[in-house]
Amino acid sequence: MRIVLCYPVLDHHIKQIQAAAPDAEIVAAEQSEIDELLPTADIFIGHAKVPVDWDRVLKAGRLRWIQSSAAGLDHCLVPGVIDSDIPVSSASGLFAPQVAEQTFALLFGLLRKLPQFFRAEAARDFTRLPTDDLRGKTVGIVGMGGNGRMIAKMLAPWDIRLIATDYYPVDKPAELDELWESDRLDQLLSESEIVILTLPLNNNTLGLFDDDRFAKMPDRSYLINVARGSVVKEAALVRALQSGKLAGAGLDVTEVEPLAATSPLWDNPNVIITPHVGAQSFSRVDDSTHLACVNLRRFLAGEKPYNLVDKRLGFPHPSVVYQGMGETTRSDRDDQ
Ligand SMILES: NC(=O)C1=CN([C@@H]2O[C@H](COP(=O)(O)OP(=O)(O)OC[C@H]3O[C@@H](n4cnc5c(N)ncnc54)[C@H](O)[C@@H]3O)[C@@H](O)[C@H]2O)C=CC1
Ligand SMILES: O=C(O)C(=O)CO
Repeated sequence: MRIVLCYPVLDHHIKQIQAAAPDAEIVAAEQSEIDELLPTADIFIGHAKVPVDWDRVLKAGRLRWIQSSAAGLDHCLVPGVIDSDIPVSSASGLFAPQVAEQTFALLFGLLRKLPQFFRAEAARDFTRLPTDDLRGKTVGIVGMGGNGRMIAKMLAPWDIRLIATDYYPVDKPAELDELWESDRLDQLLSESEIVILTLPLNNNTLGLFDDDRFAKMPDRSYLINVARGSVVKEAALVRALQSGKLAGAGLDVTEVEPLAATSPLWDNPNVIITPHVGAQSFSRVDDSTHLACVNLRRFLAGEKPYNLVDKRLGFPHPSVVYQGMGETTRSDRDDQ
Protein backbone atom coordinates (compact mmCIF):
# COMPACT_ATOMS: atom_id res chain seq x y z
CA MET A 1 0.00 0.00 0.00
CA ARG A 2 1.33 3.41 -0.95
CA ILE A 3 0.41 6.56 0.99
CA VAL A 4 1.25 9.87 -0.67
CA LEU A 5 1.45 12.89 1.64
CA CYS A 6 1.36 16.42 0.32
CA TYR A 7 1.36 18.90 3.19
CA PRO A 8 4.32 20.38 5.09
CA VAL A 9 5.28 17.28 7.09
CA LEU A 10 8.50 16.93 9.08
CA ASP A 11 10.33 13.66 9.74
CA HIS A 12 8.50 12.99 13.00
CA HIS A 13 5.13 13.34 11.25
CA ILE A 14 6.18 10.74 8.68
CA LYS A 15 7.25 8.45 11.52
CA GLN A 16 3.83 8.84 13.16
CA ILE A 17 2.08 7.97 9.91
CA GLN A 18 4.41 5.01 9.38
CA ALA A 19 3.60 3.80 12.91
CA ALA A 20 -0.12 3.97 12.11
CA ALA A 21 0.38 2.00 8.87
CA PRO A 22 3.53 -0.12 9.46
CA ASP A 23 3.27 -2.05 6.19
CA ALA A 24 2.68 0.96 3.97
CA GLU A 25 5.18 2.78 1.81
CA ILE A 26 5.00 6.46 2.77
CA VAL A 27 5.95 9.01 0.13
CA ALA A 28 6.14 12.71 1.01
CA ALA A 29 5.57 14.61 -2.23
CA GLU A 30 6.41 18.16 -3.19
CA GLN A 31 3.58 20.01 -4.94
CA SER A 32 5.53 19.79 -8.20
CA GLU A 33 5.62 15.96 -7.93
CA ILE A 34 1.98 15.42 -7.11
CA ASP A 35 0.77 14.80 -10.67
CA GLU A 36 3.36 12.03 -11.09
CA LEU A 37 2.92 10.47 -7.66
CA LEU A 38 -0.79 10.68 -6.90
CA PRO A 39 -1.88 8.24 -9.64
CA THR A 40 0.38 5.67 -7.90
CA ALA A 41 -1.20 6.19 -4.46
CA ASP A 42 -3.72 4.07 -2.57
CA ILE A 43 -4.24 6.82 0.00
CA PHE A 44 -3.75 10.58 -0.31
CA ILE A 45 -3.27 12.79 2.71
CA GLY A 46 -3.00 16.35 1.48
CA HIS A 47 -3.68 19.99 1.70
CA ALA A 48 -6.37 22.18 0.22
CA LYS A 49 -4.16 24.32 -1.89
CA VAL A 50 -2.44 21.50 -3.78
CA PRO A 51 -3.65 21.59 -7.38
CA VAL A 52 -4.24 18.01 -8.53
CA ASP A 53 -4.91 16.57 -11.98
CA TRP A 54 -7.89 14.56 -10.74
CA ASP A 55 -8.72 13.19 -14.21
CA ARG A 56 -5.35 11.48 -14.27
CA VAL A 57 -5.73 10.16 -10.72
CA LEU A 58 -9.20 8.78 -11.44
CA LYS A 59 -8.05 7.23 -14.71
CA ALA A 60 -5.26 5.40 -12.85
CA GLY A 61 -8.04 3.85 -10.72
CA ARG A 62 -5.83 3.15 -7.69
CA LEU A 63 -6.83 5.74 -5.10
CA ARG A 64 -8.96 4.31 -2.26
CA TRP A 65 -9.26 7.19 0.21
CA ILE A 66 -8.55 10.91 0.51
CA GLN A 67 -7.84 12.44 3.92
CA SER A 68 -7.78 16.21 3.57
CA SER A 69 -5.55 18.22 5.84
CA ALA A 70 -7.95 21.13 5.32
CA ALA A 71 -11.49 21.60 6.63
CA GLY A 72 -12.85 23.05 3.39
CA LEU A 73 -12.92 20.54 0.56
CA ASP A 74 -13.95 22.76 -2.33
CA HIS A 75 -10.50 22.14 -3.88
CA CYS A 76 -10.89 18.40 -4.34
CA LEU A 77 -14.62 17.86 -4.70
CA VAL A 78 -14.57 18.06 -8.47
CA PRO A 79 -17.34 16.15 -10.30
CA GLY A 80 -15.11 13.12 -11.04
CA VAL A 81 -14.22 12.68 -7.36
CA ILE A 82 -17.83 13.24 -6.27
CA ASP A 83 -19.08 10.60 -8.69
CA SER A 84 -16.34 8.11 -7.79
CA ASP A 85 -16.57 5.68 -4.87
CA ILE A 86 -13.45 7.18 -3.26
CA PRO A 87 -14.31 8.23 0.31
CA VAL A 88 -13.15 11.70 1.37
CA SER A 89 -12.67 12.82 4.95
CA SER A 90 -12.00 16.37 6.06
CA ALA A 91 -10.19 18.24 8.82
CA SER A 92 -13.53 19.78 9.89
CA GLY A 93 -13.23 21.63 13.17
CA LEU A 94 -9.53 20.87 13.57
CA PHE A 95 -8.49 24.51 13.32
CA ALA A 96 -11.40 25.99 15.26
CA PRO A 97 -9.31 27.61 18.04
CA GLN A 98 -7.15 29.47 15.53
CA VAL A 99 -10.04 30.43 13.24
CA ALA A 100 -11.95 31.75 16.27
CA GLU A 101 -8.93 33.85 17.28
CA GLN A 102 -8.69 35.20 13.74
CA THR A 103 -12.39 36.06 13.84
CA PHE A 104 -11.91 37.94 17.09
CA ALA A 105 -8.89 39.80 15.71
CA LEU A 106 -10.89 40.91 12.65
CA LEU A 107 -14.05 41.71 14.61
CA PHE A 108 -12.46 43.78 17.35
CA GLY A 109 -10.04 45.35 14.89
CA LEU A 110 -13.06 46.69 13.00
CA LEU A 111 -15.10 47.72 16.02
CA ARG A 112 -12.16 49.46 17.71
CA LYS A 113 -11.00 51.02 14.40
CA LEU A 114 -7.52 49.53 14.51
CA PRO A 115 -6.78 50.12 10.79
CA GLN A 116 -7.50 53.82 11.27
CA PHE A 117 -5.40 53.94 14.44
CA PHE A 118 -2.52 52.08 12.75
CA ARG A 119 -2.54 54.66 9.96
CA ALA A 120 -2.61 57.46 12.55
CA GLU A 121 0.21 55.80 14.49
CA ALA A 122 2.40 55.74 11.39
CA ALA A 123 1.79 59.50 11.07
CA ARG A 124 2.48 60.10 14.83
CA ASP A 125 -1.13 61.34 15.07
CA PHE A 126 -2.85 61.02 18.46
CA THR A 127 -6.33 62.13 17.30
CA ARG A 128 -9.24 60.24 18.89
CA LEU A 129 -11.86 58.61 16.67
CA PRO A 130 -15.26 57.27 17.73
CA THR A 131 -15.16 53.47 18.17
CA ASP A 132 -17.92 50.88 18.31
CA ASP A 133 -18.47 48.00 20.72
CA LEU A 134 -20.07 44.60 20.85
CA ARG A 135 -22.38 45.04 23.83
CA GLY A 136 -26.08 44.94 23.02
CA LYS A 137 -25.62 43.84 19.42
CA THR A 138 -27.06 40.80 17.68
CA VAL A 139 -24.36 38.58 16.22
CA GLY A 140 -25.32 36.02 13.56
CA ILE A 141 -23.06 33.06 12.80
CA VAL A 142 -23.68 31.28 9.50
CA GLY A 143 -22.43 27.69 9.90
CA MET A 144 -22.28 26.00 13.30
CA GLY A 145 -19.58 23.44 12.60
CA GLY A 146 -16.30 23.36 14.49
CA ASN A 147 -15.42 26.97 13.73
CA GLY A 148 -18.88 28.44 14.36
CA ARG A 149 -19.20 26.60 17.67
CA MET A 150 -15.80 27.76 18.92
CA ILE A 151 -16.60 31.36 17.98
CA ALA A 152 -19.94 31.11 19.81
CA LYS A 153 -18.16 29.75 22.89
CA MET A 154 -15.68 32.63 22.87
CA LEU A 155 -18.47 35.19 22.44
CA ALA A 156 -20.40 33.82 25.43
CA PRO A 157 -19.19 36.36 28.05
CA TRP A 158 -20.49 39.36 26.09
CA ASP A 159 -23.91 40.84 26.67
CA ILE A 160 -25.14 40.15 23.13
CA ARG A 161 -27.87 38.23 21.36
CA LEU A 162 -26.26 35.31 19.53
CA ILE A 163 -28.11 33.58 16.70
CA ALA A 164 -26.95 31.08 14.08
CA THR A 165 -27.98 28.99 11.12
CA ASP A 166 -26.74 25.56 10.15
CA TYR A 167 -27.50 22.92 7.53
CA TYR A 168 -28.05 20.45 10.40
CA PRO A 169 -29.45 22.62 13.22
CA VAL A 170 -29.05 19.99 15.95
CA ASP A 171 -27.72 20.28 19.51
CA LYS A 172 -28.08 24.02 20.02
CA PRO A 173 -25.04 25.11 22.03
CA ALA A 174 -25.95 26.84 25.32
CA GLU A 175 -24.30 30.08 24.17
CA LEU A 176 -26.81 30.52 21.32
CA ASP A 177 -30.15 32.26 21.74
CA GLU A 178 -31.43 30.71 18.50
CA LEU A 179 -30.21 28.04 16.08
CA TRP A 180 -32.12 27.94 12.82
CA GLU A 181 -32.01 25.92 9.61
CA SER A 182 -29.91 27.38 6.83
CA ASP A 183 -33.02 28.42 4.85
CA ARG A 184 -33.69 31.05 7.54
CA LEU A 185 -30.54 32.93 6.50
CA ASP A 186 -32.50 36.02 5.46
CA GLN A 187 -34.04 36.29 8.91
CA LEU A 188 -30.60 35.99 10.50
CA LEU A 189 -29.29 38.72 8.20
CA SER A 190 -32.17 41.08 8.93
CA GLU A 191 -31.60 40.73 12.69
CA SER A 192 -27.78 40.74 12.90
CA GLU A 193 -25.56 43.80 13.15
CA ILE A 194 -22.56 41.50 12.90
CA VAL A 195 -22.54 38.48 10.57
CA ILE A 196 -19.79 35.89 10.78
CA LEU A 197 -19.38 33.41 7.91
CA THR A 198 -18.19 29.93 8.88
CA LEU A 199 -20.01 27.81 6.30
CA PRO A 200 -18.44 25.65 3.56
CA LEU A 201 -18.25 26.58 -0.09
CA ASN A 202 -20.40 24.26 -2.21
CA ASN A 203 -23.00 24.51 -4.98
CA ASN A 204 -25.57 25.81 -2.49
CA THR A 205 -23.35 28.52 -1.03
CA LEU A 206 -21.39 29.80 -4.05
CA GLY A 207 -22.19 33.53 -4.34
CA LEU A 208 -24.78 33.26 -1.53
CA PHE A 209 -24.01 36.79 -0.29
CA ASP A 210 -25.12 39.06 -3.14
CA ASP A 211 -26.70 42.53 -3.35
CA ASP A 212 -30.08 41.21 -2.17
CA ARG A 213 -28.58 39.56 0.89
CA PHE A 214 -26.56 42.64 1.88
CA ALA A 215 -29.73 44.73 1.44
CA LYS A 216 -31.39 42.60 4.14
CA MET A 217 -28.76 43.50 6.75
CA PRO A 218 -29.29 46.49 9.09
CA ASP A 219 -27.54 49.68 7.99
CA ARG A 220 -23.95 50.02 9.20
CA SER A 221 -23.51 46.37 10.08
CA TYR A 222 -20.32 44.31 9.90
CA LEU A 223 -19.34 41.19 7.95
CA ILE A 224 -16.56 38.81 8.94
CA ASN A 225 -15.63 36.09 6.43
CA VAL A 226 -13.34 33.32 7.67
CA ALA A 227 -14.94 30.69 5.41
CA ARG A 228 -14.30 30.92 1.66
CA GLY A 229 -14.19 34.09 -0.44
CA SER A 230 -16.55 32.72 -3.07
CA VAL A 231 -19.54 32.49 -0.72
CA VAL A 232 -19.60 36.28 -1.12
CA LYS A 233 -19.96 38.12 -4.43
CA GLU A 234 -17.06 40.51 -4.03
CA ALA A 235 -18.54 43.19 -6.29
CA ALA A 236 -21.68 43.22 -4.11
CA LEU A 237 -19.52 43.44 -0.99
CA VAL A 238 -17.67 46.45 -2.43
CA ARG A 239 -21.02 48.13 -3.19
CA ALA A 240 -22.32 47.41 0.32
CA LEU A 241 -19.20 48.99 1.82
CA GLN A 242 -19.29 52.00 -0.50
CA SER A 243 -22.96 52.70 0.23
CA GLY A 244 -22.44 52.47 4.01
CA LYS A 245 -24.78 49.48 4.29
CA LEU A 246 -21.76 47.78 5.80
CA ALA A 247 -19.71 49.73 8.33
CA GLY A 248 -16.85 47.31 7.86
CA ALA A 249 -15.68 43.91 6.68
CA GLY A 250 -13.03 41.58 8.06
CA LEU A 251 -11.84 39.19 5.39
CA ASP A 252 -9.45 36.30 5.87
CA VAL A 253 -10.52 34.90 2.50
CA THR A 254 -11.28 36.44 -0.89
CA GLU A 255 -12.93 35.25 -4.10
CA VAL A 256 -9.54 35.00 -5.81
CA GLU A 257 -6.44 34.44 -3.69
CA PRO A 258 -4.17 36.32 -3.63
CA LEU A 259 -6.55 39.28 -3.83
CA ALA A 260 -5.79 41.29 -6.99
CA ALA A 261 -3.70 44.42 -6.41
CA THR A 262 -6.43 46.35 -8.26
CA SER A 263 -9.22 45.37 -5.85
CA PRO A 264 -10.95 48.38 -4.25
CA LEU A 265 -11.05 46.40 -1.01
CA TRP A 266 -7.38 47.21 -0.38
CA ASP A 267 -7.99 50.96 -0.16
CA ASN A 268 -11.11 50.85 1.98
CA PRO A 269 -10.20 51.94 5.54
CA ASN A 270 -13.17 49.97 6.88
CA VAL A 271 -11.85 46.67 5.60
CA ILE A 272 -9.29 44.43 7.26
CA ILE A 273 -7.75 41.84 4.97
CA THR A 274 -5.62 38.93 6.15
CA PRO A 275 -4.13 36.47 3.63
CA HIS A 276 -6.07 33.29 4.52
CA VAL A 277 -4.15 32.65 7.72
CA GLY A 278 -7.10 31.72 9.95
CA ALA A 279 -5.97 28.13 10.42
CA GLN A 280 -2.31 28.94 10.83
CA SER A 281 -0.56 27.83 14.00
CA PHE A 282 2.63 26.04 14.97
CA SER A 283 0.59 22.92 15.74
CA ARG A 284 -1.36 22.79 12.49
CA VAL A 285 0.68 20.00 10.89
CA ASP A 286 0.72 18.10 14.22
CA ASP A 287 -3.05 18.33 14.38
CA SER A 288 -3.58 17.27 10.75
CA THR A 289 -1.18 14.36 11.26
CA HIS A 290 -2.90 13.30 14.47
CA LEU A 291 -6.27 13.06 12.70
CA ALA A 292 -4.69 11.34 9.69
CA CYS A 293 -3.19 8.68 12.00
CA VAL A 294 -6.43 8.14 13.90
CA ASN A 295 -8.27 7.76 10.61
CA LEU A 296 -5.57 5.61 9.04
CA ARG A 297 -5.89 3.09 11.85
CA ARG A 298 -9.66 3.07 11.39
CA PHE A 299 -9.37 2.72 7.62
CA LEU A 300 -6.96 -0.21 7.95
CA ALA A 301 -9.31 -1.85 10.48
CA GLY A 302 -12.14 -1.59 7.95
CA GLU A 303 -13.92 1.17 9.89
CA LYS A 304 -15.17 4.45 8.46
CA PRO A 305 -12.82 7.39 9.02
CA TYR A 306 -14.01 10.28 11.17
CA ASN A 307 -15.18 13.40 9.30
CA LEU A 308 -16.27 11.34 6.32
CA VAL A 309 -18.01 13.90 4.13
CA ASP A 310 -21.14 13.76 2.08
CA LYS A 311 -19.29 14.55 -1.14
CA ARG A 312 -22.23 16.43 -2.68
CA LEU A 313 -22.34 18.80 0.30
CA GLY A 314 -18.62 18.89 1.12
CA PHE A 315 -18.88 18.55 4.90
CA PRO A 316 -19.51 15.74 7.39
CA HIS A 317 -22.72 15.01 9.27
CA PRO A 318 -22.32 16.18 12.92
CA SER A 319 -22.57 12.57 14.13
CA VAL A 320 -19.28 11.57 12.46
CA VAL A 321 -17.20 14.62 13.37
CA TYR A 322 -13.98 13.80 15.25
CA GLN A 323 -14.19 14.99 18.86
CA GLY A 324 -10.83 13.78 20.12
CA MET A 325 -8.49 16.73 19.70
CA GLY A 326 -9.02 18.11 23.19
CA GLU A 327 -8.48 14.68 24.74
CA THR A 328 -4.85 14.38 23.70
CA THR A 329 -1.88 16.45 24.71
CA ARG A 330 0.93 17.29 22.33
CA SER A 331 3.17 14.60 23.83
CA ASP A 332 0.36 12.02 23.61
CA ARG A 333 0.07 12.88 19.98
CA ASP A 334 3.74 12.34 19.37
CA ASP A 335 3.22 8.71 20.35
CA GLN A 336 0.48 8.21 17.77
N1 LIG B 1 -9.91 30.86 7.05
C1 LIG B 1 -9.35 29.67 7.23
O1 LIG B 1 -8.13 29.54 7.33
C2 LIG B 1 -10.21 28.46 7.34
C3 LIG B 1 -11.38 28.39 6.65
N2 LIG B 1 -12.18 27.29 6.78
C4 LIG B 1 -13.44 27.28 6.05
O2 LIG B 1 -14.48 27.29 7.02
C5 LIG B 1 -15.43 26.29 6.74
C6 LIG B 1 -15.96 25.75 8.05
O3 LIG B 1 -14.92 25.07 8.74
P1 LIG B 1 -15.29 24.06 9.93
O4 LIG B 1 -16.18 24.72 10.90
O5 LIG B 1 -14.02 23.47 10.38
O6 LIG B 1 -16.12 22.99 9.10
P2 LIG B 1 -17.29 22.05 9.55
O7 LIG B 1 -17.43 21.03 8.49
O8 LIG B 1 -17.04 21.60 10.97
O9 LIG B 1 -18.56 23.01 9.59
C7 LIG B 1 -19.28 23.44 8.52
C8 LIG B 1 -20.69 23.71 9.05
O10 LIG B 1 -21.40 24.50 8.11
C9 LIG B 1 -22.73 24.01 8.06
N3 LIG B 1 -23.36 24.42 6.82
C10 LIG B 1 -23.28 23.83 5.61
N4 LIG B 1 -23.99 24.53 4.70
C11 LIG B 1 -24.53 25.58 5.36
C12 LIG B 1 -25.37 26.65 4.98
N5 LIG B 1 -25.82 26.80 3.73
N6 LIG B 1 -25.74 27.53 5.92
C13 LIG B 1 -25.33 27.40 7.21
N7 LIG B 1 -24.52 26.40 7.62
C14 LIG B 1 -24.13 25.50 6.71
C15 LIG B 1 -22.57 22.51 8.22
O11 LIG B 1 -23.79 21.88 8.63
C16 LIG B 1 -21.48 22.43 9.27
O12 LIG B 1 -22.02 22.44 10.57
C17 LIG B 1 -14.68 25.24 5.90
O13 LIG B 1 -15.55 24.58 5.00
C18 LIG B 1 -13.62 26.05 5.18
O14 LIG B 1 -14.08 26.43 3.91
C19 LIG B 1 -11.86 26.27 7.62
C20 LIG B 1 -10.69 26.29 8.33
C21 LIG B 1 -9.75 27.37 8.21
O1 LIG C 1 -8.72 24.12 6.45
C1 LIG C 1 -9.15 24.94 5.61
O2 LIG C 1 -10.20 24.77 4.97
C2 LIG C 1 -8.40 26.16 5.35
O3 LIG C 1 -8.86 27.04 4.68
C3 LIG C 1 -7.07 26.30 5.94
O4 LIG C 1 -6.15 26.72 5.01
